[in-house]
Amino acid sequence: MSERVWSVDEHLADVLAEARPRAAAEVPLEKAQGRVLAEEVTASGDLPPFDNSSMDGYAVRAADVAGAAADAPVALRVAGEVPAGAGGAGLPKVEPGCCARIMTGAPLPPGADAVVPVEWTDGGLGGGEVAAMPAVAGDGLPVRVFRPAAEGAHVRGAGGDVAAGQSVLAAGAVLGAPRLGLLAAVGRGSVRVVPRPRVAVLSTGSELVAPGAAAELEPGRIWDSNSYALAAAAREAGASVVRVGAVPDEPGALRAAVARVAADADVVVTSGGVSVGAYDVVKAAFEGELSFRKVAMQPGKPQGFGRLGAPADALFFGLPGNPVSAYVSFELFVRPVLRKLAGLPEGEWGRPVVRARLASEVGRSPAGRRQFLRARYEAGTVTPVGGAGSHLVAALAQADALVVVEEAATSLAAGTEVDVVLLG
Ligand SMILES: Nc1nc2c(c(=O)[nH]1)N[C@H]1C(S)=C(S)[C@@H](COP(=O)(O)OP(=O)(O)OC[C@H]3O[C@@H](n4cnc5c(N)ncnc54)[C@H](O)[C@@H]3O)O[C@H]1N2
Ligand code: MOO
Repeated sequence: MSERVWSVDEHLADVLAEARPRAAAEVPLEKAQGRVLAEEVTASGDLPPFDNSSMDGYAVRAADVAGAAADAPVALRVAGEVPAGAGGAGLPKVEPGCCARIMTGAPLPPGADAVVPVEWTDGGLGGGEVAAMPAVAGDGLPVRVFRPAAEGAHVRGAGGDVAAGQSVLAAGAVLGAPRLGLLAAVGRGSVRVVPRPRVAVLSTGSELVAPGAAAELEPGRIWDSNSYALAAAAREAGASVVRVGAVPDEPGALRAAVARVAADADVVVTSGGVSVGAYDVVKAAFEGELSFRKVAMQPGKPQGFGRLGAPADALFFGLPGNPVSAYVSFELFVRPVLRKLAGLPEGEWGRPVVRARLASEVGRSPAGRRQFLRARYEAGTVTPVGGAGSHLVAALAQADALVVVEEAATSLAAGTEVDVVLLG
């Protein structure tokens, strides 16, 4: 009997089925960036909260300046000044024949119903139109207005942006910069969001040395690159990450290292030690507790997955050790799980997939396995870079896309239309 092989789609469905969004928590606005809102937010008051000026100028009665013209200016007495922040009883009253100096954002004083920009006046200096508001209110001279302003001109009405009680953001909204600004504008200092998923990343392999930890490599050793790439990929997916360096190929040491980080993690990601070698440590340490499968893909055939037992209860991904296999596996399986845990809608779990034409042929793809080839994508054309080898980190670093070679295809001619995963 041949061993069961899972398709990419079956494995993805299985890992997603285990992922449940984190419980919502109230966080200060500074911590809410990129998070998914877990409540509907309504405005407690009007925005703007009061009628205010959109210009530096003079608050007037529109009726007073209706006949103003360059050759027939209207002179108004200056009753006072309204800087931004003024309000209540401190506001001057604008009687007929009067005006008040007003700055952008300042409340419209009682009696006024329009604002004349300072450039349409003599600024109280007794000459022609000025370019800017004079620094001081003047020596009591009237202000001459050279152009009319209709009722409501240059006035931003209370509630014109958002009315009190109005819903401003629905649960499920992703909090980017403008939405955080809106929450602050309606006075929210904290909001309920789905917290970031917490990820712990470990590398396994007795051959691994932390980059920078030695001047040069001893024979047979290599630098640990997976823990850096996977930690970065998890952060790019929106997670907070603890990167543990390399753990040697000893099941006891690995179990202890996983136990240390799993209590504070939603997801534990390891690389290496999941195939059929004599020292495949992840398999040795967790065989029987987690599932180890063959997935019909290249790279990324051996995959470990499951849920660590209590008290940790974290999801566990045992990704293959070859650097390209580990990264591609992360993109295909771990990233969607992290995005689901973060509360994002299903349409945003995976990377975008587009159709594109192959700029060059694909020579060989294994029959029955979905191949993901590193490539560069530009305007509807995709160009494979490097080769299919799952150790080729330099080509991976050149790539911004993955060409999908379907299971049935063993080669593809240049010009063939293919699915392309955009890595962003
Ligand atoms: N007889 C078989 N051998 C292999 C099979 C198979 O089906 N039968 N599958 C191959 C495939 S496909 C893959 S992928 C790898 C996966 O193996 P492991 O997950 O057990 O990974 P390791 O053996 O630990 O390492 C593989 C390779 O990657 C290098 N590596 C590991 N960790 C790191 C790291 N953190 N940074 C940089 N490089 C790393 C490691 O040195 C090895 O060269 O198995 C195939 N073999
Ligand atoms: O299928 Mo392995 O994951 O590439 O080299």
